Amino acid sequence: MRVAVTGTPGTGKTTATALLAEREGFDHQVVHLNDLVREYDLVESTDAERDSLVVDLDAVRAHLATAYDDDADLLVESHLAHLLPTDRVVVLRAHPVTVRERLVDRGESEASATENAASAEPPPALARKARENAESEALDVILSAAVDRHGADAVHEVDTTDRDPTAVADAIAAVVAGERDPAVGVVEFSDYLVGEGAPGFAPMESGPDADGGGDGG
Ligand SMILES: Nc1ncnc2c1ncn2[C@@H]1O[C@H](COP(=O)(O)OP(=O)(O)OP(=O)(O)O)[C@@H](O)[C@H]1O
Repeated sequence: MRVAVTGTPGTGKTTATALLAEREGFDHQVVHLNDLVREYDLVESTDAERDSLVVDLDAVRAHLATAYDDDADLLVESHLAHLLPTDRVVVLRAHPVTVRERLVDRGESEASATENAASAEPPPALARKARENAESEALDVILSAAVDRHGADAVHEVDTTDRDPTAVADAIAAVVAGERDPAVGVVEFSDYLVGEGAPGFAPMESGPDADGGGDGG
């Protein structure tokens, strides 16, 4: 059986599925799509502005079809995993404020591991990426796409906001084992889009109302 673990960057897909890959008794092979794309150069182009790769999904589908049997037990992890053939979809969610914080923290710790010490402010590209992903999470973009493509009966939403990675891994394992019912609409993050409703919300890029949020005043 194939299971997709998808979700906005920062919801914790890589972290939770890496725990499952090491878990004794978990017999699905974990495929981190980012690694596969880099290893086999399954890339369409480069998005210089966002410093990211545009994945060639047809090449990914073709690679998976030749590398694995149709009935192989696979757990494919990526924010694009719901766009691939799959039997079940786990959509990891996190409050948009949490998504922003996790992405900024991750980016800063990666930068400080390779370059200079992190400054007080996140670099603009990182701040922008974090903000865009938080907005996408607030708008349920990936959840909606997963439900459109696979139907609500195949989709299992898991809120990671207050769950540690082990508990998230447990929830994914329960979906794989058929021990968790499909669930869609279990979280509601639209408060983030109302501006002042977002706890800890503060624009990270210069310029007021950069997001079009609020009337000011
Ligand atoms: N359940 C969790 N609770 C708290 N922090 C977490 C949790 N899961 C992941 N994190 C932290 O959040 C950051 C983002 O996690 P991770 O890289 O796993 O997200 P992702 O969804 O795989 O992102 P991407 O799509 O960019 O690969 C990391 O710094 C990680 O340590």
